[in-house]
Amino acid sequence: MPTQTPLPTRLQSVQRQHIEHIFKLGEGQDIPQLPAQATIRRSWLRCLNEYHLDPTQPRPARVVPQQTLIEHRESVDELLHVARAGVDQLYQQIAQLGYVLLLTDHRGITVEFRGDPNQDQQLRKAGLYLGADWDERFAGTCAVGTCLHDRQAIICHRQEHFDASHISLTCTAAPITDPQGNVMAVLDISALNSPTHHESQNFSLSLVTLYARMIEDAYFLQRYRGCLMVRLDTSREFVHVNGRGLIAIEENGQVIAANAVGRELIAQHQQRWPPWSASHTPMLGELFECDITDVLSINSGTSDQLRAFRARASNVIYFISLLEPRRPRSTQFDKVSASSLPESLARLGADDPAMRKVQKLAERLRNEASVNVLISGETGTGKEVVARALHASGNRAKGPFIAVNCAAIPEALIESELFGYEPGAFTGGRAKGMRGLIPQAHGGTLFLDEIGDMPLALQTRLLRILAEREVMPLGANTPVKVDIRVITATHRNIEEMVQQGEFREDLYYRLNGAQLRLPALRERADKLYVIRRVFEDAATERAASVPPRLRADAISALLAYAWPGNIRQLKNALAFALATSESDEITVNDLPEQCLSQRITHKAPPVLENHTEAQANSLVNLLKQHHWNISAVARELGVSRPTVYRQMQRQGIVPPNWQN
Ligand SMILES: Nc1ncnc2c1ncn2[C@@H]1O[C@H](COP(=O)(O)OP(=O)(O)OP(=O)(O)O)[C@@H](O)[C@H]1O
Repeated sequence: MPTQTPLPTRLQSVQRQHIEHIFKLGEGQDIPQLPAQATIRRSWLRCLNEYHLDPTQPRPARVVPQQTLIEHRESVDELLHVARAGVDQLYQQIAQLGYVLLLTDHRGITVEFRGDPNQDQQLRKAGLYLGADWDERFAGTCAVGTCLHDRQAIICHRQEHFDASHISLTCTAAPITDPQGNVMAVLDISALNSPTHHESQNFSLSLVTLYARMIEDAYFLQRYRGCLMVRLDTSREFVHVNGRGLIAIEENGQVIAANAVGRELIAQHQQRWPPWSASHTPMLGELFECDITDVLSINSGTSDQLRAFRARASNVIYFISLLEPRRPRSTQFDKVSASSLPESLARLGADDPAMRKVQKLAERLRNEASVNVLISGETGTGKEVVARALHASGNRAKGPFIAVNCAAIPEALIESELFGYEPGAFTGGRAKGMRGLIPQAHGGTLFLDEIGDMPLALQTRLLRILAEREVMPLGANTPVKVDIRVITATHRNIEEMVQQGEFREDLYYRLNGAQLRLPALRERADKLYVIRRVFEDAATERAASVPPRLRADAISALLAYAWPGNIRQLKNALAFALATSESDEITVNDLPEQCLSQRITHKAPPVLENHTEAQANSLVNLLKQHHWNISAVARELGVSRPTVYRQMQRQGIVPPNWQN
């Protein structure tokens, strides 16, 4: 603590008295003139003992240089943008009363300011100005600095300030926190001179706190605008207009983030049922007595678009409304655009391990025309789409892409269709002859779909073409040279066909230079991405004036369905919904009935209820399959993440990156 030096004579008597009071507190004396607020007293002591500020040396306001101010403003750019309307509204209400408004960043630098230009000089001198530094370490006890330190709203009225040059000011500040609960800014209203007593500022405190919360929520809504969100309040009437709680969730109900009221609810829950892992965030169904499908259908299933649920920890009833994303979840699409893959390959998937493997391998092979690629996968998984993407991403993109469905061409015609024929080669043929599909693919890609359906005799000829790179059209005497890349696809088990003598082994090895195995839609971790992508494509095709939207309850049902027909079936279901829906919003009721009946049959119970060694092994295998992504395993089993964690704990399964 600085020792009390003789006070400079220029100080007015009220300033001298103020400084003496500070020293008295520092010496441990308690006189009636000392501030009543404990926060102010603690701050004075910090100023003396920690920051070693000398109360006898009032400091002029510090305003940071222009360049530094620009850097501070840039660091809170998004907040400034969101807060602007709130700042203007609040200032309109207080300007007539002689107040100015300051918004500072988390370091106490004033990054936004509203004040009367006629008082410019006085305001600048008092530090009520753009760029002014109100960090407690420099400015001493003050509303902004002490609010930043204590992370709570505060009034700092006249002599409650530490610095004697501030004791005519009255300031009230409230913190603005980010979705993680960190203070990111402070909102302050101040007046140069307020002769009234401390209590007169209580109204300012309510007003500043209210606007700080509104800015905080506007920031939260902006930050999570691409996500599903629930808004909640204990008042049915207020939930739509001013629901105080905001919680962003995944489509399966996993909480992503929450505003202050939402975080308080989570904290209450965690106090009653402590999470066993620090990183565990609850499911909405853990916080409230609710089924996630009831929440997701609020907008389409209830007349006043809200539902009441009881909070499990407090037993309090909350009214919940659902805010649906204005546009598809940015994260998933951003991931795609941020990927280093060529666009056509990047669009194939977002974040699924099996698809990532396909995309990476395709990228490596895209210019390797000599490596024949075999694409395998259940029907409708997108084999042709992948073949086209591989072609479009490579150096043959400008050449033709000729797709041949070997199962669709009658056996008698397959030869002439593939190789072509000369005029008069056979009765019934075109008079001018025909260029075969293989010669048509010259310089580009030949895609042979359903290769397993190619007759054995033709397999032999295909093998020769692949070896010699030339085709002999029917009735011709000289072969035609062909430069083609060959991609084949099958939904059948070719290895088995080879064993049973239905498919030539040598052809199989030649076609299978590399294999891309496509996952079934029900297994994909990026199912939501596929749903949105296919919906967007289908909606674009319809070219409606108002772009249709897929509501949360529909998404939830689509995610839950097993999709035996994979992406083709999904595409058909969405086309059906778009064609038959009477509005531009697709709800669960617009989907074909079969999508609602045949849900994924979970393998959960055998794995998760009994704990035999075999079952522990099957959980480990599943975890490995999903690269220890707990969310993906939970999704596959149709249980919550905590359930998977609990079972791992019970069965002593430790992820490799947690070991040692
Ligand atoms: N990634 C994707 N994005 C959008 N639509 C897709 C995607 N993958 C497949 N589709 C659509 O799904 C349908 C089936 O795709 P495709 O024909 O490529 O599947 P397939 O596996 O070749 O089917 P089959 O085994 O029956 O030949 C097509 O209409 C295609 O447009």
